[in-house]
Amino acid sequence: MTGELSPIDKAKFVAAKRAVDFVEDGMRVGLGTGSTAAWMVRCLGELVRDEGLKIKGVPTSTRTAALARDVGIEVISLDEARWLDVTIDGADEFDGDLNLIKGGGGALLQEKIVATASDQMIVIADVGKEVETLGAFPLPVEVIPFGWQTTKALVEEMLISMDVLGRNTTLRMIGDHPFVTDEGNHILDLHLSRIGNPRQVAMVLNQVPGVVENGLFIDICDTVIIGYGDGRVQVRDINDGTVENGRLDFAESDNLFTDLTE
Ligand SMILES: O=C(CO)[C@H](O)[C@H](O)COP(=O)(O)O
Repeated sequence: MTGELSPIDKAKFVAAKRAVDFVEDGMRVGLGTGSTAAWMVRCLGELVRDEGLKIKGVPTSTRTAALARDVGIEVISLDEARWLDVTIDGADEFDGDLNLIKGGGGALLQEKIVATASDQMIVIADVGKEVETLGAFPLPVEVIPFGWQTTKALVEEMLISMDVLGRNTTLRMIGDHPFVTDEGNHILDLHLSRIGNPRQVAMVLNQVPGVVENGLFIDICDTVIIGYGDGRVQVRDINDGTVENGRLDFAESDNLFTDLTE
């Protein structure tokens, strides 16, 4: 069964599988969005179903909410939870300080709110997401639909003044229509040169009227779990500086793989 997964999916899976070890009975858990986070939600569902794990999940998108319910996780809102023990989510890029670019799946607003409301944020990622300097992945910025072209012009002006505008800024589209987030907003994807000063860029972007939130997650992530296609997993914690290396035995997970790929 494992043979049916590509190396990148195996890498995502092993990171997700290791991450659910951090979830304990009674926890309120932020559930991220994206293909890596979806593996994590399925792994948590296995634990709920087979081992009676009792958790409450706060999803970061309607997609994740539907999947969580599907696999038997009790779903509550952030307002019901108020504060979370841990959030586990994917990322589009992470650097050595565990600063992130997120929002490739368009869920950055809820993801940032949920991660910020958590004692711990764990990012799960395949090794290809690690970068020296953020910015190769286009930076998603959520903007309200009203006057979005003016907002885009103001954002570009700001990026030029900070010397980080690389090519251009594009409105994310789905076919012929602008992508619409769960909050009814649009996404601008900023094609930048490398972001040497992500903290400053994140702060300044949010000053532009019409910008709701940007996909730079600065000082939010505590732990990254990096998966490799051969089953190796590395856990790095930014707070205590620990690095743990391990390996997931695919054979032991065959049942899980069988379930997940059906
Ligand atoms: O930020 C996100 C969604 O808004 C995702 O976590 C990010 O895009 C990574 O996705 P994937 O795990 O599919 O590579």
